[in-house]
Amino acid sequence: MAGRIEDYALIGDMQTAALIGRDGSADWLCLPRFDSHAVFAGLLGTEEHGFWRVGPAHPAGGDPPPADRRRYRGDSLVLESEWDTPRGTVRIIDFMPPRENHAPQLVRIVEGVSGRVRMRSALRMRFSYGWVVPWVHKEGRRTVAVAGPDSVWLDTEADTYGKDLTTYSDFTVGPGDRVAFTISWEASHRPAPELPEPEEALRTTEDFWREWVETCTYHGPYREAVVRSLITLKALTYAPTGGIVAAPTTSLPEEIGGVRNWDYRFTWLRDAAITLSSLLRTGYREEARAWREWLLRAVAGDPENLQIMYGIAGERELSEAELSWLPGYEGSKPVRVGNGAAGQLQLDVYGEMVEALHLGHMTGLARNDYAQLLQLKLIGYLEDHWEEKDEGIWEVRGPRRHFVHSKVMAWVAVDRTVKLIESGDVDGPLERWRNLRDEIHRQVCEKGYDKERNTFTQSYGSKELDASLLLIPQMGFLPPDDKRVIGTIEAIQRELTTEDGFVLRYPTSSEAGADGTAENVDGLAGEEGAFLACSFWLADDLAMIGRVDEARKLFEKLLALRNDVGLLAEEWDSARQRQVGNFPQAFSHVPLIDTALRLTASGAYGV
Ligand SMILES: OC[C@H]1O[C@H](O[C@H]2O[C@H](CO)[C@@H](O)[C@H](O)[C@H]2O)[C@H](O)[C@@H](O)[C@@H]1O
Repeated sequence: MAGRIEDYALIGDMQTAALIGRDGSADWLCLPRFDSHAVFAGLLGTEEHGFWRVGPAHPAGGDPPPADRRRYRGDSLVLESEWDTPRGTVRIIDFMPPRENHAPQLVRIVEGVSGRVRMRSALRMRFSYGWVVPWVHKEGRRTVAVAGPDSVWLDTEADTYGKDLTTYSDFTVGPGDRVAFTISWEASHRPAPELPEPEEALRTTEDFWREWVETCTYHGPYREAVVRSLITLKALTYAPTGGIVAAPTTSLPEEIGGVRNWDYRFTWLRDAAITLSSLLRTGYREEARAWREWLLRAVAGDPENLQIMYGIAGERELSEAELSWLPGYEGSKPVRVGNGAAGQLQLDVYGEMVEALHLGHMTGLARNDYAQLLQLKLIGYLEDHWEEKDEGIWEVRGPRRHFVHSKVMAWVAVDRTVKLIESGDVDGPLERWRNLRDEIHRQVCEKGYDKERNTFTQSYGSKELDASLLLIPQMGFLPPDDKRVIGTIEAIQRELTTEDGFVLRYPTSSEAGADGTAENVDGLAGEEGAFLACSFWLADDLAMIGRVDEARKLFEKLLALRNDVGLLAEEWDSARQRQVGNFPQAFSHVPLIDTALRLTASGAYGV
């Protein structure tokens, strides 16, 4: 039943988010937090797993057709979908008001534009990701669904009726008519949530986003794409704690029908750190400060116990489980909740965290002694562990390796800390860490570089390439004009790009191990799409080595992959010409912003 991934638009209240299809169906919503159980899980199954569709009533009783037009209202997260029907035009305004002291709400206002259009709302709530059919009853005009810890309340002035375990409303709108529907969540043991005020909520929601966007300091040629990406990143931020989810979904597949289905509703140190850097570069200091506070709380304790990811409030227990009753998006099984990568060793996260703290320092974010103490402790940990094998940036589920990118990022962590000590802001073992920095650099250049092919490699001694190597010049490990950097960029262009010019993370086909047996580096079956972040990194590198026209063309091709409301998933399936992976994905929108800033600075646009 679910549409293509790019058929969805995001609305959210910075504590959770919903995906609304072009057909007016809300097919994904977790309440009350991003990582709570879904009330609508139709995205990963069928209508039986929960949805809420509002749209023109089909004369023959079928589902509404896709909307003819969709857009966000200005620079906001308020979605407008419009249908032209034989009887007239109708608009639906969908949004989630940022929470203050009220319950989480999803508001849908139906507005007649012209003619008289017959409409239908069909609401099927299924708690626990489509597993539990709640008990639904009326309390006055309110409809309430209750099961276990959850209650969801439907409020509307339209008449409702129940049929086939679904709550319906059939009504007609003419020009200027507005009929509002609101669902609110409340813990089932608590009193009913207050009656919503949808029109007032619409005003405050639009005001909130307009004011938030005013802070943006980027006014270049890609402003529309940058602002939409920033709004998306803000929507993925869990306001009470400052934690940032990698995406609001679980198990949207990296390969349609495949097993590469992961839960992204957590805060990865890596993803959050790069998000923070983009926010800082575009003027959003408050979010950066809040994330730094989140980080200090989450990682508090012995650096030996640091995890690469946490729950949005800093939770450590993220055990991975499979939801057997869900058939998966277009049959992509298993559907997973929790994420086993939480227990991995990924040495690159030290570099990404320190880089984000360093940028905060450089851009004048108020000094925080604990942040500096944390930075010193992280380097103390790296001193003892940087020579270990790890699972790396891609969180492979195959054997640990000496991933070159991990070592480069270890170098970044030490380099930025040496600079911090040199600035006189903190004390630390300067000479020892300068030597450590040199030692890491020497080892990477010796063991991670293939002289014959003039390219860095995925791991020490391997012949494989890896798109994370594109970060070498961006991190300042080597200058862009170094022949080894140029060789690596060209090798990746030759060997890791799809026919339509986008970049794969690494080859997913098997390579022969030392013992002659075939071994897939990520330990997983199947293949995956081009990784959008890596494709943006290639555009960055091309700009850095002076091939700015090529960089701009690639960037603009990437912009063209965004859906009609400017959103990107994690990957692009070139064969099917479809977005794949969790959606929308911070790790795609962050490099979009970064590349836009780089191209703008280099004057490479509009050539
Ligand atoms: O490819 C296998 C791994 O895929 C996921 O990780 C990816 O998403 C993360 C969040 O955006 C990102 O930080 C990481 O670089 C990506 O590889 C998944 O979360 C892992 O469990 C899985 O092993």
